[in-house]
Parts: sequence; structure tokens; C-alpha cells
Amino acid sequence: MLVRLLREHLRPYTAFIVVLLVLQLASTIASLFLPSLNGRIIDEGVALGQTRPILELGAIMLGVSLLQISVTIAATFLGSRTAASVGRDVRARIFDRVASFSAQEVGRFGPPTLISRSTNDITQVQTVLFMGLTLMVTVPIMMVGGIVMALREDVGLSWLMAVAVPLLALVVGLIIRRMVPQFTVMQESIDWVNRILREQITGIRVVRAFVREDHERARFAEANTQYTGTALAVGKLMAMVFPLVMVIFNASTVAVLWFGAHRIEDGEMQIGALTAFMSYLIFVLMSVMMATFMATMIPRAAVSAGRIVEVLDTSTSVLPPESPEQIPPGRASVEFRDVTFTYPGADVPVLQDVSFTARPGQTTAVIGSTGSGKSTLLSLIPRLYDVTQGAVLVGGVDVRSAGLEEVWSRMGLVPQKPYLFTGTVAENLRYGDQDATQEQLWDALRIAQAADFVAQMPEGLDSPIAQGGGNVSGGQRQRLAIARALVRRPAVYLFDDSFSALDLTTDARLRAALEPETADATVIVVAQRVSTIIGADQIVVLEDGRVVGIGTHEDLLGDCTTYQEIVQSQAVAEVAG
Ligand SMILES: Nc1ncnc2c1ncn2[C@@H]1O[C@H](COP(=O)(O)OP(=O)(O)OP(=O)(O)O)[C@@H](O)[C@H]1O
Repeated sequence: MLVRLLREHLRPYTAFIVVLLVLQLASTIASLFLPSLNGRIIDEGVALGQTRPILELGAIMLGVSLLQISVTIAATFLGSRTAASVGRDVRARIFDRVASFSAQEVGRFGPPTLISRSTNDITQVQTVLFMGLTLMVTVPIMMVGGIVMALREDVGLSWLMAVAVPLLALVVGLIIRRMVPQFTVMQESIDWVNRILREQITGIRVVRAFVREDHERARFAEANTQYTGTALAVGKLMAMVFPLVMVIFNASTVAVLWFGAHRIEDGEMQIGALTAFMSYLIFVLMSVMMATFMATMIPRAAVSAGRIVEVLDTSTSVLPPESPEQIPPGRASVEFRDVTFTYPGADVPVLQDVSFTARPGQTTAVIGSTGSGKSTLLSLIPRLYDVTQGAVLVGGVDVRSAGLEEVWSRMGLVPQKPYLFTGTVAENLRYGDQDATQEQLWDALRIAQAADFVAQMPEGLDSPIAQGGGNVSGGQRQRLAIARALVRRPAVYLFDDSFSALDLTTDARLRAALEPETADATVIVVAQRVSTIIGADQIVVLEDGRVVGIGTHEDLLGDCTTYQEIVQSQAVAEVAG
């Protein structure tokens, strides 16, 4: 998955990568030359007391070092730029993909994991890519070049290389093998801590109201302790790596000095060659270490790449038609034709054989006990889900045959849990229509019975709205969401239990103000309260996903037992209240 993801996203940066590889090649070759030059300065200059070779070779060394430094800087810059660009591209693709998802796909993944996949997982891949781009050439050339150059200096000491390199690879490899499973546990622990934290922050009022703070604190402490424990275990292993590596490095240096000194004594080697050999040995050991570290990061990044590709490979179940049909402009009826709907993975349909027509200029109400399928019914109209059987028609056109944008642009949806975005009141209202004037915004607010409280806000229309609408009350949020739908002036209004958080008087005033505004539109209202829908032109009564009655309030009182029961239960509740 990692290879596939990178192959797909690195293609636009091929030229960068070629330049980067050339730069790295130059940098590594330059690095490999330095110890040899240093050795020659010692042997040809210092040992013989000659200043000229020292100056000449010193100047070459300086030049090579400057070249090496500049190409390394350029290579690192290019590497980090390419990795950051790939990260940006993958993030953008995930965003586009998630934006195309229907409620079904969002529900399948869940918002938290979609967020962590587009942040944390991409960072993992980006880090490995950066390391790969900067080490890909350096490590193998350094390793092979280091061995070749060391052998060129002295073949007699090569057995030291044959011992030190595998020993280091073995030691680091063993420690890292123990670390990798801990990394997985650590990732899970972070998820756990995040999950509890998120729940506590969003549910803080419930936690306080039910005096569950101690319980929640204990729950968090448990997750926090596991995370800390894992981090400590990883830390201990990390702490072992450095001293062990240093022991191997130092022991190798001592061995080189010891055996090299004997060879110098026997006249088989020169001091400069010994220094160069030592440097090459360190080069090789360093590259082995880097390669091993890289090898540990790849499995983590591969898991992340798998999670990213899973999102990118998921197609929306709500597909746009190949040649969209046009919904006739102007007024548009909404027709349910023998609609059956089953949620993905569920055995039983939530809606069965639902048929009715909501006409322009009329208000159609949908009522039923909780869980009877009212919200589901509404969600089929703007294609948040597609019907399992039957069809939903808007303006006589099956919503699956019309363009998605066109279907959405004809609807003004006020969801059961309205969501407001971070920004100002005006910005939120203009979600309905970007070009709406201040006048139009105030009109919509007046109809939605929201003008008074917006006028009282310190900055009126420019007052800030917190994420999700956290700084306004539930009822105010509902009214702002209604105003947002009104600003759009759609052909079809869908109100999903949108009046439930309003007191009876505001509810009545709002409905009265809405009536002239929505006179030409098709209005579908889902409601729990009979008083909200009593004047509707048509009431559809749902029970367990089936239509058990259609008619006006009076008709249904006469012939629909379920409706009579609902009316009766609410009357009893009112009397009791
Ligand atoms: N995303 C989902 N996946 C699976 N089942 C779901 C999903 N959403 C709702 N359901 C189920 O579908 C049924 C109908 O739910 P729906 O929200 O449409 O009812 P409702 O009549 O609007 O209820 P309420 O008045 O409480 O809002 C319920 O039994 C619910 O458990």
C-alpha cells in the first residue's frame, strides 16, 4: 500500500526526485573522499614534515567539504519540499474523497478516524518519505563505498569490518524488533486517550450534571497510564540503543587502532591510511544504523498508508448519473413511489412501501413515534442515502437521474441537529446564498423569529459563531438554521423536527410567518408535536416504517388509530403537565 500510495503521488515530482538523487550522489561521493584526503595529508604532509602537500590537499578538502555541504543542504531542502508536497496532495485527495461521501460512507468510517487518517497517518507517511528521499541514495552508497574505500586503504584490517557491521546490525535490529509492537500499542493508546478526551470535552455538561467527574477521571487515568507505560517501555529500549551503539563504535575504533598499530609497526600500513580506515568504518556503521532505523519506520508508515488508501479507494454509494436529467425550473413536487429503504448492514427495512406526494404550495407533515423512520424518509430526498427499492421524484424526475448539485440546490434542509460553522452569523446564513444582501438576511431572520436575539448580539450579523454553534442555545441554533434555509429560497423545504426546541408561542409565530414565504414551495415538516402540524394540508402517519394514514388532521382523527393515539397521548401529557 505504501509503495502504491507513493508511486501514485510522486509522479508529478519526478524531476525533483532526479535532481535530488544527483545531488545526494554528489554529496555522498564527496563525503567518501574526505577521509582519504585526510589520510594523505597525514602521510604525505604531517609524517614527512612537508607543508606544501598539507596546504594543497587542505585546499582540496575545503573545496570538497563546501561542495558536500551545499549539495546536502539543497538535497535536504528538495527532499522536505517533495515530502511536504506529497503530504499536501494526499490530504487534498482525502478531503475531496470524504466530501463526496454520502452519509453511508461517513457513518461506516466515523468522523474521528477520518480526521486522524487525514492528519496523523499522512504525517507518518510524509516522515518516512522524507527520510527515504534523503537516505535512499546516501545509505547504500555510503555502505558499499565505505567498504570499498576502506579496503583500498588496507585489506589487512577488513576482517574488523566483517565483524563490526553484522554485530551492529544484529544488536540494533534485535532492539528495534522489540520496539515495533510497542509502537502499535502506543498508537492504540494515543487513540484511546484521544477518544476519552473527546468524549469528555463534548459531553462535559452531562458529566457534570450526573456528577461523573471522578468516574471519568479514573477512566482517563487508566488510558493515560497505559500510554505512559508504553512510552516508557519504548523509552527504555531507545535508551539502550545509544550506549550499545557507542560501545560497538568505540570497541571498533579501539580494535582498529590496536590492530592497525601492529600493522604500522610491521611497516604494512601508514598512519594516514589507519585514520582513513577508521573514518570509513564509522561511515559504514552509521549507514547500517540509519538503514535499520528506516526499516523500523516503514512498517508504521505502511499501516498508515493502508488506512489512507482505504479511504481513497472507497467510492460514494450515491453516484451522480452519467447524463443528468434536468429538474424543471420553478415549483417542484416531491413524490415517494413505493419506497423501501434498509440501512446498509441492517436486516430489516426502516421504511417499507412508502408512497405519497408532497405538492407545491402545500405543507406535508410526517408524524410518527420515535424511531418510526421520519428522519430517514427526509434524508432520501436530498440523496443523503439512496432508496433500496422504489423511487423518490422531485419535479417528476427521479433524484438518482438528476445531477447531485441540482437536487441539492433545489432543497432547503433544516436537519434535526442543525450544525453551524465557525464564522459570523452572516457567513452562516450566506451558506444558503452567497450573494444574499443584508436586507435579505434580516428578512430571513425575522421570519425565523431570530431577528430579536441577533439584533441583541454585540455585533449583530457580524457576531461570531463558535464551532458547531456552541455559543448559541439549541432553540437559537434551530432558528438560525431555518433562516439559513430561507435565505436560499428553495423549491422544497425540508424541516426535520426543526421546531422541537421552540416554545409553543414561538413555534406558532414562526409557522405563521413562514406560511406566506413558503406559499409557492413544497414544504415537508417532520414533527413530534401535533400542534406543530395541525394545520398541514396533508399529514403522513408513519408506524414502524409503513404509512398507516394520510390526510388532514380532521380526516385522520376520524380514520387513523395511530394518529388518534398520538393526539390522545399528547393531550394527556398536556393535561398532566
Ligand atoms: N445510520 C443508521 N444506521 C442504521 N440504522 C439507523 C441509522 N439511523 C437510524 N437508524 C435506525 O432507523 C430507525 C429510524 O430512525 P429515524 O431516525 O429515521 O427515526 P425517527 O422517526 O426520525 O426518530 P426520532 O423521532 O426519534 O428522530 C431507527 O430504528 C434507527 O435505529
